[in-house]
Amino acid sequence: MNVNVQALSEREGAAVPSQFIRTMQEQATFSPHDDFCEQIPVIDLAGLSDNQQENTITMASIASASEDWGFFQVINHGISLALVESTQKLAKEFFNLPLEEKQKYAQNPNDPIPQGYGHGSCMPESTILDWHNLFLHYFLPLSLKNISTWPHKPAAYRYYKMLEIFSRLLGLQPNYLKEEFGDPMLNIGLIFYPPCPQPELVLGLGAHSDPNIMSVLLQDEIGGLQVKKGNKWVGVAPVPNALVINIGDQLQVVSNGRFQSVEHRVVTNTSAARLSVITFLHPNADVMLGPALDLVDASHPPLYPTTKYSDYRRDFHRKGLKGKVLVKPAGR
Ligand SMILES: O=C(O)CCC(=O)C(=O)O
Ligand SMILES: [Fe+2]
Repeated sequence: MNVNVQALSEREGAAVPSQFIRTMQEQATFSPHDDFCEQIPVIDLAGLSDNQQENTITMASIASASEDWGFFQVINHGISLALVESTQKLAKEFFNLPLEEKQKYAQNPNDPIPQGYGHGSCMPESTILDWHNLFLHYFLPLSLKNISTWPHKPAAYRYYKMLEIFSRLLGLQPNYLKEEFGDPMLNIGLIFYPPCPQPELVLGLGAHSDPNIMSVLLQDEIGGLQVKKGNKWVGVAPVPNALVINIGDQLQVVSNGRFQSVEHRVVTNTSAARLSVITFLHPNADVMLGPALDLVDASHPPLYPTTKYSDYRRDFHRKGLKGKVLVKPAGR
């Protein structure tokens, strides 16, 4: 049973439906939501450091919290406030959507492992219902990670938003690129660039354009990513909390040269290591990709051949990072 508890809570003055009412014994144990217990431990994980003494103390407090309470809070856990806040904001936006939208992701109670929107009490009819709604995702094992159960709205939930934006910008149907690229592949690279005694002699990463649809880069504060603009290499400034998005070759191909996958490279420096975390969005390996037919006519002939993505990628890896070798720069 999928119960819209949110809607129930919005019915002004209405009594709680009977299926939610707890037994008298349970009601007798009620205590208000802001009645807090000060003793539940709060542990500073910064203490898990190289300092032996601090480390020992912190480990001991985790042990005793686990033994005595089975519950504790942690601070300095390493997850940024910004990430925490943006996750909370996104989740609230989802729950504030109209029911019809949320129901598109309704859990299937017959699914042995239900995912999606619903109500925690997919339980026998007689169970007293809980007063909540939820959205459930699985991430591990990877075989259970089913992106088709993830919401389309709010848009930030999915990468596909960018594909929708690109489709619209090209004057194509909003779903065009998503459909064209098929069931995508997503991979993440962590790249560490150590300092180099002679940075002028090396490249952290040779010049190339990305063979995929697009890449999203979280760079650190060091800098070193350079983009080819005309005949010049220009640096991409690190901006706190920003993500760098770059167009890949397949967007150039499908857009028939309207979008450019630009050559880029990474230079190192003598003093500071640099770390990049980069997410690559690829088309499905089996799809055939060429200029979108709607973008081709007598005055806009196709600029690129149609190629199977797995073949394109294989050639990319065979050639190595040697500039923009597979598709010529878009003509501008
Ligand atoms: O580390 C960077 O800034 C860029 C990495 C990159 O271009 C790539 O892995 O394709
Ligand atoms: Fe790249």
